[in-house]
Amino acid sequence: MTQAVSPDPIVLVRDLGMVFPVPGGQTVALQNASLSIQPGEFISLIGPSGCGKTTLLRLLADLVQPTSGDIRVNGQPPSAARRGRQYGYVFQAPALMEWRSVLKNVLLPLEVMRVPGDRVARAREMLRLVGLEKFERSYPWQLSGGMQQRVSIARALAFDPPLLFMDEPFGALDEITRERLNLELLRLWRETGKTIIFVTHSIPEAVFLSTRVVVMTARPGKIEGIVDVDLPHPRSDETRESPRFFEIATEIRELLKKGHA
Ligand SMILES: Nc1ncnc2c1ncn2[C@@H]1O[C@H](COP(=O)(O)OP(=O)(O)OP(=O)(O)O)[C@@H](O)[C@H]1O
Repeated sequence: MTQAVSPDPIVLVRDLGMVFPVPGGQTVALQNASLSIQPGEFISLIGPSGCGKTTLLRLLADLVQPTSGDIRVNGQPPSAARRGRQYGYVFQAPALMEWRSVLKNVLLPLEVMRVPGDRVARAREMLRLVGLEKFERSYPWQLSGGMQQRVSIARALAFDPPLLFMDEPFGALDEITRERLNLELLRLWRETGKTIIFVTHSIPEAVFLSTRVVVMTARPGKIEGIVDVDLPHPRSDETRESPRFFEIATEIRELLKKGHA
């Protein structure tokens, strides 16, 4: 009998620690965090404000350097993964260039890096992935908040990286828009096979989107537990009504409460 061999993790975090010096002392933003993520997973990071979710994402993205521990992103140190454009990063606010059209916003990173080939075709393909192909000539101020965030997702995908880091991308949107974008993001994830690491404060959002949910606790920031989400795909509005959805949400809530205690 052949044994299933799991592929190499696309993200590996071992005993990660992050201490920030602050006036009169220090903040332990992360302590002993270990995590292994397989290619194609959708991982959500959830936890109270200040538990180190953004810090963990920034460490993976090489935007800050850890105090201790080890990180591998697609088999490389984060600095090499950043240089090799192994990930796209979507911030809380879309941060688009107001004077550039939607297409030109998505084109910008490709132009800056002088990516060879048909850059316009590539940018258009990314806009198609986020359902905005008809809006390429619009300007950011002509779009709703949800559409602007979709443009920023298309921009993050411009290099076609295997990984997408998303820091509360839908946090500022109303509930209905957020649920619609959740559905679209899942479609994109299934269509592209990307690995997504997604920060959120919302338990329903984490359950709906993820293959696994990493529950974090504050002061010092730690991983309290990891919850498997075994809900079938494709997920739909009915998924949110299923008994299993509520069971998983309860499991996450209990872990969050335990971390607060
Ligand atoms: N550059 C920095 N200098 C000093 N302290 C920092 C810095 N960045 C983060 N911190 C501290 O580290 C801790 C974790 O911050 P982080 O932003 O990662 O939390 P978070 O879980 O993403 O919070 P939120 O949900 O509010 O966005 C906080 O106490 C924060 O004040």
